[in-house]
Amino acid sequence: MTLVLDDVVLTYPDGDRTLTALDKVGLSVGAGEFTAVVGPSGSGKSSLLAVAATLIRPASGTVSVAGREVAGLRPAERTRLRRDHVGIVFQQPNLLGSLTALDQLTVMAHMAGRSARGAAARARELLAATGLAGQEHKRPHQLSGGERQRVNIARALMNDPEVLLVDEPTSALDHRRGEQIVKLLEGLTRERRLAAVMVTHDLAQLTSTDRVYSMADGRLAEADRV
Ligand SMILES: Nc1ncnc2c1ncn2[C@@H]1O[C@H](COP(=O)(O)OP(=O)(O)OP(=O)(O)O)[C@@H](O)[C@H]1O
Repeated sequence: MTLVLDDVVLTYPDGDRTLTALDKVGLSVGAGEFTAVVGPSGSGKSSLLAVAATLIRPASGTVSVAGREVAGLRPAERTRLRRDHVGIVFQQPNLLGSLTALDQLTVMAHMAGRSARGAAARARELLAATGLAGQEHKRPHQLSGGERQRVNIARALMNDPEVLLVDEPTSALDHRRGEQIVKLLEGLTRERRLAAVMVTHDLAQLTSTDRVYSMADGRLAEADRV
């Protein structure tokens, strides 16, 4: 399994009490598997993604990413694990306003210390794979909301991750564009053998996924398909 969470507990301080955001959560996602997590606001979905992304350390339980257990890693090793093995697609694309689509991607490789020529070729390949061939030199304001989300997805794949974590990718899009984005994520997950977890509110998008989990009050349970 490429991403494994076992018995994960995450708490936040809440006045003089503690709030349990993740309550003994277990989740295993293999290569090429597209998993969805649904649940109401405040149920712990973003916390789950943050723990899986190694951005937050749980109070207890284990997290393993691409075969490496996170708890024993030093901060710099954890950062490297995240950079090299985890792609994160945030809800809002957070693209840099002055950069072209191509540069939004190549800057990732630059930060990872990779060669500029290899980066440009990979960026072009990923923009084509996400349906943006011919749009490489456009800046965010010249792209539609759906196209910006495609750049966001392509950027998350720039460092060739094994794990892809996606937070509400369709919330800013109409139904048809949202459907196209989820289909794109499904195709990329299969072709590139990603272990993908998508948090969504949109139950109509679940037909493309292999497994659906529901989250309530920090507890995760496998759900029947709707
Ligand atoms: N940094 C924080 N400090 C304290 N409490 C937090 C923090 N982040 C989240 N929480 C609380 O933890 C619980 C789970 O929040 P989380 O954001 O993971 O849920 P969610 O399902 O992603 O919600 P949404 O769909 O609204 O983003 C909520 O009660 C939230 O208020």
